[in-house]
Amino acid sequence: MAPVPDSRPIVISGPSGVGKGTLYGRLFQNHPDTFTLSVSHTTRGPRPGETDGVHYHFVTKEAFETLKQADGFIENAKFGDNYYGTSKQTIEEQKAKGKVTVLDIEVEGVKQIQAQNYPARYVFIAPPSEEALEQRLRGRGTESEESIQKRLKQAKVELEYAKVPGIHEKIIVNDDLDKAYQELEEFVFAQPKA
Ligand SMILES: Nc1ncnc2c1ncn2[C@@H]1O[C@H](COP(=O)(O)OP(=O)(O)OP(=O)(O)O)[C@@H](O)[C@H]1O
Repeated sequence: MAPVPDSRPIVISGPSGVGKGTLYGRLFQNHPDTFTLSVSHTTRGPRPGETDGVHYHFVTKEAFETLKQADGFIENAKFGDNYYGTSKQTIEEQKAKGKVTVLDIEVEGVKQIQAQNYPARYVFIAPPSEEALEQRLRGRGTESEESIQKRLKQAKVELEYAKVPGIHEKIIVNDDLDKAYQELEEFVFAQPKA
């Protein structure tokens, strides 16, 4: 496969359970030397089996704050008591290796990256319907009822944001998985518009 003609990171967003992980997982499987998932910084401690630099860059609150003050993150957020962020350096390091970083983030992160005018390409993955999304979330079997309800509520926010014109370069409806994947692949390998 030819190298990707556009080295900007690919920001993938969309409601939980829509199939983001499934789609970019295929992209990594089919093009392991071209794409890589962004490794975030976090202040939470590693869980068993998690490796520093692979699953996360585990840092102290002080180190996180210092990097934030130095404008080192393209987006960052607090979940519970912990901070998470994507550092510019992480993306630059991958770019130096010839790899394109894929970011899987929420609406708030998308807004932060756009507010900074950081060069990136935005893809939104939409469900064929809200009912289909609920079915997938339930079918995945990973969430409690409370978590499903929370994700469905957040999904409405994400779907509303996707309607704002000029935010996403590409909106892919993940109905037929093969077709959705094909659309994603075509988009990532397309020549940048002049
Ligand atoms: N086109 C599709 N048709 C039917 N089921 C699908 C399709 N795409 C993905 N799925 C299924 O939907 C479920 C959710 O997919 P996945 O875990 O990739 O979602 P996600 O958007 O990455 O969610 P999260 O943001 O919570 O990580 C999985 O069980 C997956 O196999």
